[in-house]
Order: sequence, then C-alpha cells, then structure tokens
Amino acid sequence: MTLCLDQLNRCTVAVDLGAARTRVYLKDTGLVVDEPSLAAVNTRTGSLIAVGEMAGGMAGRTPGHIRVVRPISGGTVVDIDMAQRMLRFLVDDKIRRAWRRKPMLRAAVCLPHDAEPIAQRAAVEVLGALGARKVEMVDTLIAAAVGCGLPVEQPEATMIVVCGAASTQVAVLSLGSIVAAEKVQVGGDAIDYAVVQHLRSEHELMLASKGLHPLHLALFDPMRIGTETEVRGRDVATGLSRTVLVNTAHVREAIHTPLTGVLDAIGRVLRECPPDLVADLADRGVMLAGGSAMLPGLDTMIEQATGMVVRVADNPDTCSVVGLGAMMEGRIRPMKLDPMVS
Ligand SMILES: Nc1ncnc2c1ncn2[C@@H]1O[C@H](COP(=O)(O)OP(=O)(O)OP(=O)(O)O)[C@@H](O)[C@H]1O
Repeated sequence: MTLCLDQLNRCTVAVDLGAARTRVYLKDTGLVVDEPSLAAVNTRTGSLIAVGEMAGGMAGRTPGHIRVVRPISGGTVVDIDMAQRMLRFLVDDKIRRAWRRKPMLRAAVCLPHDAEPIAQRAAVEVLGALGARKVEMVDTLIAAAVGCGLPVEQPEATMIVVCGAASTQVAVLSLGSIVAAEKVQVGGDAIDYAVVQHLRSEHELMLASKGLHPLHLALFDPMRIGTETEVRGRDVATGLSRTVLVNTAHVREAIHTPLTGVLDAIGRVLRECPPDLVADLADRGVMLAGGSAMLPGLDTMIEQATGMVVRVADNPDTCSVVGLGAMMEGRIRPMKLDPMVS
C-alpha cells in the first residue's frame, strides 16, 4: 500500500525510537528530544527514577535495587510499558498538555526496514502514550535519505547506509521507493563490544565507556595504524586502575568481523540492483547516516572496500527523524513513498 505525503502533512510529531537514542521532532519547532533510550527503575517499587541522559549517567553506578533498562532493542520496542513511561517523561509537560487538547493527534514514526507487524504494533502503542490517535509508519531508510537531502524522488539511484547502534540498514532508492535493501544486526554497539572484548582477552583490561572514543580515533587514523596508543581501564583480576599500550593494528583486526557484516550487506544490495542503477551509484556514491557514521574513518574503510565515493551526512545521527520532520512540514516535493503499513 502506498502512503502519500498528505498523510504525513497532517502529523504533528515525528518519533524515532532507536536502540541507543529516542528522538522527537515537533512540526514547525524542530528536534525537542534527543536522549538515550534508557530508564532507571526501582525494582522494589517498580517506580521510574530517571530517563534519558540522567538514567545514562546512572548506568553502571546503581545500587542493587535500581536497574537501568533499555526498553528498545534493535529499533524494536521490547518493553511497551517501559517505553511508554520513558517517552512520556522525555517529552516536556507543556508540549504534552498542548497535545492533550488536540482531539486527533497524528504522529509519524520511522521503523527499521524489515519491521515485523508485531514491532509495528508495539511502536503504535508506545506513541499512544503521547496521545497519538493515528500513527503513520515510514521506513527508516526513506526517512534518513530525505533527512540527508538525497533526491529520493528522482529517477536515479541513491544509496544510503544507516549505521545505528544495534543494526545497519542499507538501501538503494529510486523514484521515492526502495529498490533493494538489507538489514544486518551489526552496528556501533557490536564494534564497541569487539574492542572491549579484545582488551579484556589480550590485555586483561576492562574499559570504561568513556575510554572508547579516544581508541576509535586512534583506530581509524591512517597515520596511527600499527602504532601503540595508551588505554586506561580496570585490571580484570585486581580491579585496580591500570594503563596499557594497545597496538591499533590488533584492535582493527578485532573489529574486522562486525565491519565485514556491514560491507557484505552493501555488496548484497548492489548485486540485487539493476545495472543502470549501479552505474548511477558509481557517479553519485554512498551516503552514510546514523550515529555510527561518526566513527572516525568508517567512510574511508567503506570507500576502500567498495571503490565508491562515500559521504557522511551532516548530523548523521538525527537524519531519520529530521527527514520525517521535513515530510511532515511539506518541505519536500510530493512523491510516492514506500511505507510499511497504512
Ligand atoms: N561521535 C561518535 N563516534 C563514534 N560512534 C558514535 C559517535 N556518536 C554516536 N556513536 C555511536 O552511534 C550509535 C548510536 O547511533 P544512533 O543514534 O543512530 O542509534 P539508534 O538510532 O538509537 O540505533 P538503531 O538505529 O540501531 O536503533 C552508538 O553505537 C554510538 O556509540
């Protein structure tokens, strides 16, 4: 079934329920929520203690009766009740009160390319917590492509790779529709996990989450390949703080497996495409979006593996919700979209 832009024009709010972050875009206002998809719960009383950034700050530092949970996993809501409570707290009271006065609040949500009906249903229920009476669902790949400014409605191929926390989605689009697409359960989290596991097994070091970013920089910097970089963490055996010298070439080998998953997905999508579209892509290149697109050097790695020019979108992490916002606000020319459901 096709959904036209008119339907999206009637929406007031757009939501992206990501595994790592939840984003809310308000029509004619912009991004009003961009916070971690986390909730801290008191397990004795069941009460919600904190959500978003505040819950993120508590992660790994809580006493036994407080748990920090992720109600969304891999772009799919796994705990509807918790996701509803989290979303209600993330959205400002004033905005929610204004929505309550609307008898027919319409919302738009972007969902992963292969979202099952049960995942679609869960997203609709979560948005119901904000008072949405009707929910339009749009494929994340289309929303992100629009958010990156790709000319998706034109009769020419554009390729988008959305690297999130839990998954990477790849698509070739033409004439406002998806020609070929793939989703792999490999994202920034899998890359981080491979690095953490490498340090644990090779250096007996547990890395704090803050230690990952400097290592990312060293890992992908072509000038620093094969050099050693200092990493501070906690000794697995003694629990004491320790600094080790880590060879970046060895860590690159450790992340090879998750990165191969992404490159394979790109290869499969290209093989599925008609030759004319692949020829377009050779000129136009690939657009990288999603939070993990900010991984320093990921674009160069994909460029070397595919031989195509790779560009990272401006603000790649918010492309999907901003794309939904652009469609809601009628900032793009009318076109046929390829929604997942009416
Ligand atoms: N500056 C950065 N450098 C490297 N990685 C980053 C950076 N900023 C965010 N990330 C990574 O991006 C990922 C989050 O991306 P994004 O916000 O697109 O996820 P999401 O939409 O919630 O996830 P998903 O699409 O899997 O549901 C995390 O794995 C995070 O580590």
